Amino acid sequence: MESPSSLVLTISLLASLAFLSGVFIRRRCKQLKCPPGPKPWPIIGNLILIGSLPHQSLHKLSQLYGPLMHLKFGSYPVLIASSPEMAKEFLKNHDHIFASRPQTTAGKYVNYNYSDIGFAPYGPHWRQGRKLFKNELLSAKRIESFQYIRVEEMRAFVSRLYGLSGKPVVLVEQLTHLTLSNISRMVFGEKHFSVSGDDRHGSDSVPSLQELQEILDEFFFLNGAFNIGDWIPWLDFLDLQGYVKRMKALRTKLDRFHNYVFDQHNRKKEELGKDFVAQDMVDLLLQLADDPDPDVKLTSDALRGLTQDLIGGGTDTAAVTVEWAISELIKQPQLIRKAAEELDKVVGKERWVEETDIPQLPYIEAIMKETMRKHPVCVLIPSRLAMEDCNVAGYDIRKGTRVFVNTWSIGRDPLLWEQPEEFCPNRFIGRNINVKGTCFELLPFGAGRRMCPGYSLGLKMIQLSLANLLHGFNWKLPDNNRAEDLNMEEAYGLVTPRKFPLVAVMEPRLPLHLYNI
Ligand code: HEM
Repeated sequence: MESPSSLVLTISLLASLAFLSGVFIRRRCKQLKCPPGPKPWPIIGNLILIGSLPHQSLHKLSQLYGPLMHLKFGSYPVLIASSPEMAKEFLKNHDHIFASRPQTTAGKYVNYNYSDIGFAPYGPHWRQGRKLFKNELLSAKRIESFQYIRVEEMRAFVSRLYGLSGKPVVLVEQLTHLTLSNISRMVFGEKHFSVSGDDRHGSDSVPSLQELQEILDEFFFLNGAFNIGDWIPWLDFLDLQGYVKRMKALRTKLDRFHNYVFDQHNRKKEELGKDFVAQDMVDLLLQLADDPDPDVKLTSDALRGLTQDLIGGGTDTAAVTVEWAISELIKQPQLIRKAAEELDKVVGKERWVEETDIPQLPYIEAIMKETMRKHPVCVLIPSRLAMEDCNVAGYDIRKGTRVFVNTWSIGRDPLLWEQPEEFCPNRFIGRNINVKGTCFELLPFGAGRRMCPGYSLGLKMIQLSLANLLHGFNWKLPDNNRAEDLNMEEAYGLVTPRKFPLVAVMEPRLPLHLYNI
C-alpha cells in the first residue's frame, strides 16, 4: 500500500501531466478548426459550467456559442449539438462515425461489461444485439403477440386507480407500476412481478415488484449519474462520489435477480426438452443462445445485459412521459375537454380505448408529440463517440470526441416552434412531423443506427395509457391547489422526470361497471 506522502506526490504528478496535456490539447485545437466554445479550466475543463441541470446550462451556453459548441469535460473534448441541422450532421450524415458510445464505469459494473446494447461500443456484439432486438424480441409480430398482456395490465391499472378515486395519488408511482408489470410479463412471462395476477411477495430468491422497482431506481440513477472518474480517469480510483461502491452493490442485487430468472427459465427448458416453445423474451434469448452458428456467441453476461435493456428501456421512459403529459394538461382543463370529446366520439362511453383505436385519435397523438417536444425524457441523447477524425459542418473533430444532442434545447427553439414555452398540442395537427428519427426537430427516440429499438412498443404503451387516463377519469389537483401554481421543475438523470412528482385526484367518468375487473 502507498504511504500518504507518496500518494500526494503521485496525484500532483498526475495533475501536472493532465495540465500539460490540457495545454497540449488546447494548442492542437488552435491548429485545428474547432467549433466555438468557452475556454476550459485545467484538469476539470468546463465541467464547472454544467450544474445540476446540464441540459439547461448547455442550452444557455449554446445561445452564446451557437448550435455546435465545443467544450472539454475533464480530460475529453465534447460537442453539444443544439439544432436540427447539427443533430442531422451527427445522427444521419456522419452516423457511421458517431455510432459508438464511450465506455463508462456504469457500463462496466452495472451493464455487465458493456454486454447490453445501450452501452456497448459499436462492433460485432452490438450489431448482433440490435439484430436480435429488431428481428426477434421487438419485431412487430412479437409486440403484437403480447397485446393481450397490455390489455390485461391496462384493465388492472384503471381498476386500481378507480379504487383510489377522490384521493390524492402520486401518479408516477401508478404509471411505473403499469409499465413495469407490462414489460416484466413480456420479458419474464410470469405474474410474480405483477399485482394483476396471483401476486406473490418477495422471498429470499424471488424479488417482488417493489424490490424490482427499487433495483431499477438505483439502476437509472447510477446509469445517469455524472461520475467524475468517467471524465477524469486518473481520479477514478478515489471514487469521490461513492458511485462505484454503489454500482458494485447494485451488481450483487442484479446478479441475484438474474440468477433467479435464468435458473427458472433454464429449468423449464430442460424439463420440456423438444416440446419447449418460447413464451417470453427470456425464453427466446435462451433459444437464440443455443444457436450453433451465431455471428457472435451470446454469453451469460450478454443474456443479462440484453434482458436489462428490455426492462430498463421501457419502464421509466413511458411512465415519465405520461406524467409530464397529465401535468401539462391539468394546467389547461380545456385541452382535457378537447381530448375527452375526441375519445367520446371515436370510442364512446361504453368501453376502454384499444390499441386499434389509436390511429383514429389524432388529438391524443398531438398531445403525446407536444409532451415529447417540451419534455423529452432523454433531454440529452446518450453520448455518441467519434470513432475516427473527421470534418463536420466545416469543423475538425478528433477521434474520441463525445457528442451530445440537446433535444431539450431543440424543443425550445423559437425559430422552430412558435411560443415554445406554451404547451399547445394543436401545433402538431395537420403537420407531418413524426417521432421516428427522420424529423430532426423532434427526436424523443434519437435517430440513426443507435436510435431506440423499442420505440414502437414505447409509443403503444404511452398512447394507450394516456388515452385511457383521459377517457376514464376527470382530473384535478388536490386541496384546491391552483393549476397555475403547479411546480414544473425537472430533475436530471438518464430520464428527466418532474422534480416533485405530480399528485392528482381522479374521478371516474365512464359507467362504473367498466372499472370492476
Ligand atoms: C417509451 C419511451 C422510450 C423513449 C422516450 C426512449 C428513448 C430512447 C433514446 C433517446 C435512446 C438513444 C437513441 C440514440 O442514441 O439515438 C434510446 C435507446 C435505447 N432504447 Fe429506448 N426509449 C423508449 C422505450 C424503449 C423500450 C420500450 C425499449 C425496450 C423494450 C428501449 C430500449 C432501448 C435500447 C436497448 C436503447 C439503446 C440502443 C443502442 O444504443 O443501440 N427503449 N431510447
